[in-house]
Amino acid sequence: MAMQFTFGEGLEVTGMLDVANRYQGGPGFIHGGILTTAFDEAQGMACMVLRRPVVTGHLQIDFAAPIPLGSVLELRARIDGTVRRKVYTSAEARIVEGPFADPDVVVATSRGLFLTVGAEHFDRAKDFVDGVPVSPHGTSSV
Ligand SMILES: CCCCCCCCCCCC(=O)SCCNC(=O)CCNC(=O)[C@H](O)C(C)(C)COP(=O)(O)OP(=O)(O)OC[C@H]1O[C@@H](n2cnc3c(N)ncnc32)[C@H](O)[C@@H]1OP(=O)(O)O
Repeated sequence: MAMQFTFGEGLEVTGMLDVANRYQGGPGFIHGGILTTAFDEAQGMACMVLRRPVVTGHLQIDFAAPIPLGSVLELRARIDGTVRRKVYTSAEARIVEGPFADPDVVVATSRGLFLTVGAEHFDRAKDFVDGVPVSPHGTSSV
């Protein structure tokens, strides 16, 4: 997914997503699965501060308002806490440009549980990365 990320103060990560026409769900609006993917990416990126690989264990999205095609979404994500391998994260989305833009209105929220994993988690699938035996892209689609 084509998102641009910046790392701010307080360990918060900001991701920007142009809501392209190919992300359409219902006519004129973003597909919920696309928005879920954007949250997954942003919250996963927030976990990078741990300097250990993580995978998503549980992700819960509240879709508070429809998000139109042509808008620009800002997702702010962070780690709220860790317990052993569990990494609790949260994020909010706001429309900051284009149709319905209002940076004071949260249009969706997410809470996610990530688990730190060892390299062996990805080693099992290394022959399938990008569908080819040896990929130059490693194990992330980002
Ligand atoms: C380089 C650039 C990168 C750039 C970064 C880019 C970010 C990209 C982000 C994308 C990330 C993805 O989409 S990842 C793809 C989607 N996710 C996956 O494929 C994960 C598939 N699931 C699994 O592999 C597994 O279930 C795991 C690893 C999540 C957990 O299995 P496990 O390792 O055996 O852990 P397990 O012992 O069961 O659980 C450990 C602790 O977590 C808790 N726990 C486990 N799962 C859950 C759950 N769903 N809900 C609640 N709690 C859970 C357990 O109760 C336990 O708590 P306690 O006993 O300790 O209290």
